[in-house]
Amino acid sequence: MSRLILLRHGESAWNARNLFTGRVDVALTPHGERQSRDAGELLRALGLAPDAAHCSRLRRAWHTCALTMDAAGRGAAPVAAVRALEERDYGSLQGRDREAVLRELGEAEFRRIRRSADARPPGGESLADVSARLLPYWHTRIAPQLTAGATVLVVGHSNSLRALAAHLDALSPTELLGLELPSGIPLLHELDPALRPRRRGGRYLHPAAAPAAEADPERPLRAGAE
Ligand SMILES: O=C(O)[C@@H](CO)OP(=O)(O)O
Repeated sequence: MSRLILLRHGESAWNARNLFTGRVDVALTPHGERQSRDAGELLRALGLAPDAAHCSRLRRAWHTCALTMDAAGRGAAPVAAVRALEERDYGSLQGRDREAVLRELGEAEFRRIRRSADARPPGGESLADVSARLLPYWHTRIAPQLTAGATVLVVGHSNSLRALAAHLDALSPTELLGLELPSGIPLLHELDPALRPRRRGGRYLHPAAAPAAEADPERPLRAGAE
């Protein structure tokens, strides 16, 4: 059985200010750094120290990845920082205050722009665009390591990881709309030899979130909205 751990970067400076971020290269907050170390310590404690890691080239992701791998005792393991895992380009929304955009667009359109597969803000990417650049990397670089039995950590962003989770779990459009990935909490997928998840949605590895996820089978797909 292979183990894939998805980890959205820890809290960034713009998460803390509730701004659309996309490809803007902002740093982690001290809280985000702590979340990253905690994630690594948890992985080590659970016997899930990764053999290899892949992360986005944006600093909030590679910094999370480095802190997590160090804390997991795997500071010397191979790490690939790649464009394929970078956050969705949010185009004209980057740098804008979410509350202001919500007021402008109304709830339904705000949700569609953020969470549907095909909405594309001017100058930006849709989630389908993100999948198109991410999945070839998944198939050629990540999947073979998993097939060989490695425990692999993937550190990305709200939307690059939503694209990957949508592929892994074959999410319906409605499930995709509802999928929110929390910052800094590892999400474990145990995969069969064909790399299909043994449990749809995976399982959050967080001392607080895990019991809730166990109690409600739907919860792993939705846990931890920002
Ligand atoms: O601003 C962004 O880049 C992302 C993640 O913070 O936003 P959202 O959650 O709306 O996809």
